[in-house]
Amino acid sequence: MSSERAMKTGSACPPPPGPGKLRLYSMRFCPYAQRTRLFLAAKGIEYETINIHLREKPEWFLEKTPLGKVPVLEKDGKIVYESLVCNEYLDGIYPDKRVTPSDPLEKARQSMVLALFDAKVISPYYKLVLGKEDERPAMAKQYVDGLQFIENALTQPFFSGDKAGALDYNLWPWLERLPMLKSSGVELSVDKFPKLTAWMKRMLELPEVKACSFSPEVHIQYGKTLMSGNSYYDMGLE
Ligand SMILES: N[C@@H](CCC(=O)N[C@@H](CS)C(=O)NCC(=O)O)C(=O)O
Repeated sequence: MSSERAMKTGSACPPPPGPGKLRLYSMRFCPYAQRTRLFLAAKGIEYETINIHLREKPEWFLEKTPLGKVPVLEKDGKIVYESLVCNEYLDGIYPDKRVTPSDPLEKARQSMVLALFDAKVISPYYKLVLGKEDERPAMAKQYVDGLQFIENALTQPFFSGDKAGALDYNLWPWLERLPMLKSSGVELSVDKFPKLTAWMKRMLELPEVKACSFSPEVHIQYGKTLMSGNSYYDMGLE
């Protein structure tokens, strides 16, 4: 599926990107890295990608980031990590087509929705996908309750307003992954959330989302792999 293998322990450190060039350290299926890829696509920024094998991280990668997580950006000898930090940084250094709000109150609102999403949706999502089978129904309930908060926060066509922006891109990856939950044996869908359903349709029409998304089938295959405790690196999904 991938033309380039992810770089792993023992692989030589790639030379730095040339002056002014941007590099993203990523993992193809990482939703956090997808946040950054969505920003990059929406803003039309050119960049190169190096995928990291997250189970066998290269030593040089850990020297770049003490957290050892993707996404990481590298440009002109500078390193930036953490998806939300990366995204703000991108809007700062490439001010064209700004997607993060400059109004302090709107910025605060978006950060609060993201904090809510983190606690109420992302957290049960991982417990559902990676947790024990007998805990899945309880996690699914928490997850659906969390989606209700997000449905309530959607008062405009997009979370960011009339057009898609930072908040939409930062939420999107976990909603795109809803089909994965089918493999958990828990029936979950956004159908009971009409505003979220309409938003997802709108998002799927955006070129930046099309450019950075996987099909439901791929997510289901990936989800099955995760839930069976296997490594996607062994499954050719790398
Ligand atoms: N808070 C981080 C989370 C990033 C994250 O958890 N990335 C995962 C891949 S989806 C990772 O790199 N995991 C490697 C590890 O935890 O060792 C962010 O927003 O960037």
